[in-house]
Amino acid sequence: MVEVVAALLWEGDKFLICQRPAHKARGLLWEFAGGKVEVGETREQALIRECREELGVTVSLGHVFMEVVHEYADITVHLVLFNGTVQSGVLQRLEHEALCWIHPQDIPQYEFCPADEAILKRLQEEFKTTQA
Ligand SMILES: Nc1nc2c([nH]c(=O)n2[C@H]2C[C@H](O)[C@@H](COP(=O)(O)OP(=O)(O)OP(=O)(O)O)O2)c(=O)[nH]1
Repeated sequence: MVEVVAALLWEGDKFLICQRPAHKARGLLWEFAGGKVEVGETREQALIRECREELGVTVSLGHVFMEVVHEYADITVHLVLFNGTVQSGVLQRLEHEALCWIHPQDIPQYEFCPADEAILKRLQEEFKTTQA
């Protein structure tokens, strides 16, 4: 099982989604910024490092929004998604095909990594609750 950490970065009522590079596994699908936890790192350290590498920013992390386990044909991932915000720096597209800030209501317009489906469903449900 591969430990993956990702960030649900909020700016007002929008959150950041990132399109995976074409040459990587699950290429061109959308995901949350993040990546694999390396040996000797805590989850938070790994996620701060990944956000610097991918986005050029320092993030401030809050509580875990959700965690999921998903079995792909190549790997099984344990994905832990943290709430967070950009603490400092200017967002740069350093590794992804594209970056986009979206409202939860825009989720159906994007094709995400299958492991993220349950997370996106919960985001949509929470958004509907706040609108009710
Ligand atoms: N970052 C991230 N990865 C995700 C998400 N959903 C999902 O299934 N994944 C999968 C895609 C990849 O198979 C794996 C993360 O690996 P990665 O390739 O992005 O990680 P990395 O940057 O550390 O990769 P590497 O080049 O060192 O292999 O988790 C998500 O929302 N965010």
